[in-house]
Amino acid sequence: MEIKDKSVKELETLSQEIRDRIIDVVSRKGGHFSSTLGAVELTLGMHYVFDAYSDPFIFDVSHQCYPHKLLTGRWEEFETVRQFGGLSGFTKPNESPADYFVAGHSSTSISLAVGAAKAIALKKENRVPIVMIGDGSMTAGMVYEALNELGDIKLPVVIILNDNEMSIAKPIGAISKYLSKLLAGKYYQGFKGKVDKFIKKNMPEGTTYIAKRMEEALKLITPGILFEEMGIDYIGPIDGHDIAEIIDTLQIAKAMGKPVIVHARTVKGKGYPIAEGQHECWHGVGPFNIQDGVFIKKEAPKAATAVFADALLELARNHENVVGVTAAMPSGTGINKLMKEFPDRFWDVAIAEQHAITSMAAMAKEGFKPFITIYSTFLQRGFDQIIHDVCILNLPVVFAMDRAGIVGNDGETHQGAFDISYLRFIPNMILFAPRDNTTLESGLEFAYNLTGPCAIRYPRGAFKELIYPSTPFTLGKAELLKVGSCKKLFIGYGAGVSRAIETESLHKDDIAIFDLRFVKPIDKDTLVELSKKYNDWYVFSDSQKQGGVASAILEVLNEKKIHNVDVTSFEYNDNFIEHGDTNLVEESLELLPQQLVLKIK
Ligand SMILES: Cc1ncc(C[n+]2csc(CCOP(=O)(O)OP(=O)(O)O)c2C)c(N)n1
Ligand SMILES: CC(=O)[C@@H](O)[C@H](O)COP(=O)(O)O
Ligand SMILES: [Mg+2]
Repeated sequence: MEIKDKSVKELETLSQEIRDRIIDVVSRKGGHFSSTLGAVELTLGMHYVFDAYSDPFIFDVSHQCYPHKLLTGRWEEFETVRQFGGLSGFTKPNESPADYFVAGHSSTSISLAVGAAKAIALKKENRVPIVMIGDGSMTAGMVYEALNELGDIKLPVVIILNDNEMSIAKPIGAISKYLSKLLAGKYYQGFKGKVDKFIKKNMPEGTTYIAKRMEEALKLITPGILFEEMGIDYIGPIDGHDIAEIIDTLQIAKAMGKPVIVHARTVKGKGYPIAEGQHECWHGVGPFNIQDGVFIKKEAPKAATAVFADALLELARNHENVVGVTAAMPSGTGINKLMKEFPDRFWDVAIAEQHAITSMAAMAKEGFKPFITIYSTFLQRGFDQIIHDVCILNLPVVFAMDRAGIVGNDGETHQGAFDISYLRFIPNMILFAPRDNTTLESGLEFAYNLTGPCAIRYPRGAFKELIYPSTPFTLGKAELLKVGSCKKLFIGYGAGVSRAIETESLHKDDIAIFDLRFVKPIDKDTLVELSKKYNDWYVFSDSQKQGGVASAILEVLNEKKIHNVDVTSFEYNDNFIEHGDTNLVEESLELLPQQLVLKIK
């Protein structure tokens, strides 16, 4: 039955069926959990009042889009969510026309809505963009760029602010505090109605003048003053789990024909009591036991993130000028450990990568040693700040890029594929990569002693244990791990070193293995020396081919006029890399050692 024909009771039944489906699948397959459970009724309201096949449905980050997918013909296929070859865990237009845009990085939704609204106005169409954005995503500057223009051009856009008072972790900053204050306030449209009734009933005739004045005054104290002053009407807070109230409010908002924010209070994890409330661990989950909420842990070696966090903790204990930030990923980056022990030196600055970088640049100028810990993919948000605020002044900032390489189930929007390419051409930047846990630890010590900017990259999950002992870093120096008795040379970078070692072990020849260690400054002299003995080089790195490690090597060969060397890159081709279990994705890209060995001449 069409959603629009259902009664509230039937919609409430449907919301339970949606929750049951999400809990069943995510408990077995993993995925984004508590965000999506909290968005069920709001999503139903969107589908009741708007048309997903005409009005642009725009979910911010879109990690909370599972109910939307279940309501748009993907109920059965939801079994495959985030699996290789299956549904994406985020909205994806090529999956369904009901998915208006791709998402995964936060705070793009209102800009998308503004663009869509302009196009709709120009085409004189009767469609209204409807946005769902979380309170955490409201802490990124891009949102205010969009609201600034929207409040000016006043095109019809309805924005549902899904406020569960949580980002991944507890929300940070003044915006979050302001929004929470609003939630504590009375329901605005109800409150305003009560005031009107009171005036009519108790105040003598002719007091409408006073009522009007009161309305003005009310506007002054209206909770949504921040938005109203920007030219965006504010309605709320409403109960984001009360379907009737949601439908009424969205109908009012849609009818207003102008920009409106509907501030909805929701509970993150709603409907699965163990996950309800402010629990960071239920944001993104692996499989768990539904009965008791116990996560089904697979035995895994120590993750690079944990090695990084412990090593940085040591460094911070030994050097009080060490400071650091995360942009709303405290546990994902391990910075939560540092924030706990050094709350006045390590901060979560909310979803604000640009601000994280520039504010830490100032701390570097003041003599501190900042560790800016941001996933490779999210660091893309601060590209100009890296150039403009860190590298031009050659400031001693460390970029700790977690999730470098293929990240797995998050897919295209989250792969850490581009950092070498987008950082290598920036003057003063030093790029290096550890090959295992021990070199990651020593890499932080090395980074601490650098006097300029550097970026260190490490993978999601664990490094492979290597048979070669670790050695400390020397600026611009690579390391020959193993000589070979043939003309081939395997050059590894970062986690690519273990891939080179594994591939060599599968090959019949005795092949030299070389850890490049620095892609900038690259070890030109050693490469020139090696070209005299080896002339068939293979490059192993978890990075984009374009502008990546093999590109850097080819630049050296060209500069040194060396023409007897053939270079083959086993980096990523010029495509976006889909989601799925990392091993399956790498197999699809023919990057597994057993596949690479067949490509060695
Ligand atoms: C630019 C960027 N930085 C960080 C992230 C990681 N991230 C994903 S969801 C999220 C929190 C979003 O909180 P909120 O908008 O309140 O949504 P909720 O999960 O509470 O529904 C963060 C920080 C991201 N997706 N994009
Ligand atoms: C939606 C989002 O951007 C984050 O939740 C991200 O999925 C976290 O990635 P990790 O699971 O690698 O920490
Ligand atoms: Mg939230």
